[in-house]
Amino acid sequence: MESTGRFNKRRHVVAMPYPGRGHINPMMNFCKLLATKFSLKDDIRISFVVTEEWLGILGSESRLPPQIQLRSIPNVIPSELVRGSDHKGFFEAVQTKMEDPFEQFLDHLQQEDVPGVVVTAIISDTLLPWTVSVGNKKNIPVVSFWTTSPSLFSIVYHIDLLAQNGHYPVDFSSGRADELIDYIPGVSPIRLSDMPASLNRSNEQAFKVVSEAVSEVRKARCIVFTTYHELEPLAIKALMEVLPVPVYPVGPSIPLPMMPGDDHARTKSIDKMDKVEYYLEWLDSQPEESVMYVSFGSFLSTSSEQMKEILAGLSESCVRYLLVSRSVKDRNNSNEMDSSRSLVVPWCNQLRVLCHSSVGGFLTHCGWNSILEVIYAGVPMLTFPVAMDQLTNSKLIVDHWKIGMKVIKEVGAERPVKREEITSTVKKFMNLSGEDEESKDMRTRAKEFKKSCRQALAKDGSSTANLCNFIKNVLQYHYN
Ligand SMILES: O=c1ccn([C@@H]2O[C@H](COP(=O)(O)OP(=O)(O)O[C@H]3O[C@H](CO)[C@@H](O)[C@H](O)[C@H]3O)[C@@H](O)[C@H]2O)c(=O)[nH]1
Repeated sequence: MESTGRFNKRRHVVAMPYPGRGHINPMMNFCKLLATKFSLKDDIRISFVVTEEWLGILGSESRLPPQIQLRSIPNVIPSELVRGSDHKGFFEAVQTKMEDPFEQFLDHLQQEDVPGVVVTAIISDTLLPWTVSVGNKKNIPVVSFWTTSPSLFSIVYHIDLLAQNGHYPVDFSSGRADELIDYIPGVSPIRLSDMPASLNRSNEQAFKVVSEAVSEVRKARCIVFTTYHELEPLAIKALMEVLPVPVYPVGPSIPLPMMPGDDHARTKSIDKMDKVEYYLEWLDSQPEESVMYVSFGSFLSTSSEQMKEILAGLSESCVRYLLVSRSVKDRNNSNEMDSSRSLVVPWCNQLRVLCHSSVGGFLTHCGWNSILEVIYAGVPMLTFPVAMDQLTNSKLIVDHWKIGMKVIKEVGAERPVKREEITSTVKKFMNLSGEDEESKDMRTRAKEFKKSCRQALAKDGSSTANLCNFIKNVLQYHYN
């Protein structure tokens, strides 16, 4: 069926994210962006597949364009509520239990579709390698979607090089922390201690499974990165050379403004669109760039002992801060906190917070989405990596891009990091003396990164061009 003359068939894309906030968010943002490139009469349909549990969560929070429909498969994996407590078990269940329901869902979908509509592509998280076999079996092209950095992809993809050089599996506590790994294509020399935590012998099995998933990309139609080209040009170039499939960096895949002129700043036009959240009102009452935003992502947390030290360190530093803590149910529970100087919230609209002019720093666990969001906002980071890719991300932020500082300075540093250490680092990072040149430089650079990030998204930017090529080459659609 033709709808505009530019189509030979109507498009139906099935999006299958890994079941976790850090994966669902960027894929949803990408789908929303895709939808904006098609008019309604062009008739693209995007079925966004999540578990029933996630359907409940997303259903109540999303304003979706009409082209995107939330669809579900049964809850065959452990609940999101316990994911953080058994990450390994959760990951294993995702690898083994979701394939069958997904395949049944596809079969059902194809019967349900009106004649002339076919599933044009499956966009699937790279960590769900079984989608590639299902897609290949059904002759549906699979787009692999990678939600962390291209550098990390290159590290995992080159597991053979790591093994040949005696760096996989390896024991991080074996006194080899300072060994330099300087042979991964596109990745600047990096100390063993800055490599992803899963390389450690104790996580050997998990790293192997991830590396098998990554090698399946060779059988996909292409790979989409949530980043933008200028952020890691060497890693992206290296991957373009080694991968047998096209590479499309289309990011940052963040909740971009959908309205012209919406710059995520706190403006009257936005206030009309969204109800004003109390934490934004609180931010309104704080001085420019004075507040430190503190969040450890969507499901991880530090130990309660460490959190106690962080809170004491922040309080001692006298910095203003906005902390996300899932154990806080409402603002009244922020008990003895000095409410004029700090606020604790259970959840917030993170991008809106980061773009608020009162925010001057982000104490972060270095999840990749948080990094892209804060780069877009032009705010520097104080890094506190907890697990997985976060160590490597922290290295990029501090040593490579120089838009952040570390809380944990040395490998094997005493844990928990003590309050005195946190206080002195926070004071320096936020430049509370007003005279810290390193902090000033870092702030200037963060603003330069903001510029290049937004340029990538501009009409003539690299991400826009890559998205256009993706739509043309993979979805076979030519738009102006
Ligand atoms: O109060 C909050 C807290 C978080 N977020 C959002 O939640 C997402 C969190 O994503 P991310 O920063 O990537 O953290 P995780 O949820 O921990 O992400 C997992 O997935 C990422 C992408 O693969 C990895 O980089 C991380 O290490 C891994 O923990 C971001 O979009 C945030 O904007 C909010 O909107 N409000």
